[in-house]
Amino acid sequence: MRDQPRSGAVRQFAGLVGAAAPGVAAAYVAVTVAEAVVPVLLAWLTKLLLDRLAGTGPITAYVVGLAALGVIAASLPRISLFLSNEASRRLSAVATERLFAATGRLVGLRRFEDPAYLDRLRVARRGCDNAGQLLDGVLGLGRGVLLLAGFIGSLLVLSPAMTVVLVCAAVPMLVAELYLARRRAAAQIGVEPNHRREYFYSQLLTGTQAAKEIRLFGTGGFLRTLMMRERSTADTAIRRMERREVGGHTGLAALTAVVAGAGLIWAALAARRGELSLGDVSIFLAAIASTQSGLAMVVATTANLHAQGMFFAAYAEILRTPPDLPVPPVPVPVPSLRQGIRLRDVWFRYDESHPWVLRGVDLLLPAGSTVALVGLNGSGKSTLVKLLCRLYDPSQGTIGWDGVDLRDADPAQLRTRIGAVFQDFMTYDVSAADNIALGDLTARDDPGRVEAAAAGAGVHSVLRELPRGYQTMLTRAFFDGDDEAGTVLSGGQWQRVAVARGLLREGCDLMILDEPSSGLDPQAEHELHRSLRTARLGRTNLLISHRLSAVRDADLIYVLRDGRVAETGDHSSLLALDGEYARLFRLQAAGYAQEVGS
Ligand SMILES: Nc1ncnc2c1ncn2[C@@H]1O[C@H](COP(=O)(O)OP(=O)(O)OP(=O)(O)O)[C@@H](O)[C@H]1O
Repeated sequence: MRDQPRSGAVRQFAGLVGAAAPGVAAAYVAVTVAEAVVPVLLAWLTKLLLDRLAGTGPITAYVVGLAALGVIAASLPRISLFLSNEASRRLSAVATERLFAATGRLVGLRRFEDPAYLDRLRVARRGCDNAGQLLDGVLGLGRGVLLLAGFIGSLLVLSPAMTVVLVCAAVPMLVAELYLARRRAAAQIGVEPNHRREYFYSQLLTGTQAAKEIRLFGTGGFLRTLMMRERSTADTAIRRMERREVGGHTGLAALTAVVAGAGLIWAALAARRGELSLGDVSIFLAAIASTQSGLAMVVATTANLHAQGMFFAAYAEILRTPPDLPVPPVPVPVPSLRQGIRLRDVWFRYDESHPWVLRGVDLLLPAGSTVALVGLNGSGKSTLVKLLCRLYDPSQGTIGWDGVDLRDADPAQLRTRIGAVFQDFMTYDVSAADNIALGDLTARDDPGRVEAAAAGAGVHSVLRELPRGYQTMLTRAFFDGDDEAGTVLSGGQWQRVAVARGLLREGCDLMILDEPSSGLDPQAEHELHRSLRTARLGRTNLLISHRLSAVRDADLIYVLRDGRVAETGDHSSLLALDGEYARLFRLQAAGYAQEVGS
């Protein structure tokens, strides 16, 4: 079972190299082989030259050969570094693109609310950034093995016993380094949740959104302490791991020095006894130094490979993550809405550990009508909207769109039929025009449509008067020294921009308006609802609002209480029923009447 993800990651990596940098990787392999072979050739040529110098015969070929190899040896590291950097850039770019494409394929919201998935995603991003290091590791290992084979072969000719000692000394090194590398990678992955929380606090402390409250309530110091606590927890874990590494590495260095010293003494004594020539001693010294550095390289790259492999495995795992919502291989097309949307006995909770939010909701949104959903805070209105957009599937029960169960539909196709203004709408740091066009990208080349949507949301004159009109950036984040580069809108103006974004989908079958006017002044609210009433004609609308005066014109009003439909009817029948709706409506109306009467 454990081998399956590993082989999946290996296949994934091979595929990535093949797709992102086949030519560069091939050149990198060639240079790596040369880097392994050239030192062995240099050592043998040096030995042959020294032996010739001690005897007789021409030496020109050796000298020229040595000089040529010297030039090659000197230039290889630079070429290798360039190829490594280039491969790293290309691998990282393609891996990052694939990672974001994979997260984009998650059509629902569930995974993005799962902290374990978010931590895995952070590790996977590291896997993307370090994909080049993984290639360096694989090639470094290959180079080390080749170099070792060359020098161990040379050593074997001179001293089989010494060769055995050297190789045996490497085994504990390899085991210890692998153990340390596994601990290092596990420690780095283990502190990811701390880094995620530290990042969250740092964003709070430096972002504009929380700046007012932090200053007014004086919570900056408190949040800074929480941030630093996360940092300190992560640092402590990493320090503990590094301390263990220091001890391990010191022991390994001592073992290496002892083996090298013993080899040196043996070679000197053997030369004195005339058993080794000067050339033999030179290649022996080169072999012992290179074997040790080769072994160290193999050990270090294996260890590093192990750590990088763990990061890359997280990346491969994210790419293999199954869809969060099952999409049938042949989805049923979602038709243009003719009859209506029916919820039958819909139950929903966000997680097994959470309480039920919807407990058997039955309701109908007849095609072409305006349906309102009202209820106290937390009664499940926005949750119901998320189910209608198939951002989640109901835990039980069905949602039928003209009889098509949304579970059988492709969420992407379903969503082309829906326009929405969400309660927690987005404010994008882009131009005013793009802020609206993001509702339907085909409108980016059609300023007329963007302006018509803005007019419908009552924000056209505001945007037209901005320093650069619709091209003004709705942010100061990209300030480039030009005073007119960006601007900041008020809360209500932002809400109107969000409404315009929703209205851009004029051809949609279902328009969802979740508290579209909560931040608007009374006149703007009045105008918005008048304009929405005109736009609504012929379309199915779902309106959620706590201001009951805004929903009184709806054809049908559902009152949600404790996750169930408590009352249904139009405004007058609900008033006549004298239940929850009538109570809330009178409460709001009384507030206004008091003010008017006083
Ligand atoms: N992503 C989530 N994960 C877990 N629980 C959630 C999530 N979103 C909402 N809830 C819970 O579901 C319940 C219903 O929330 P929902 O936002 O649907 O209510 P609402 O009727 O729209 O409320 P409001 O009038 O305040 O906007 C609440 O108890 C809330 O805590």
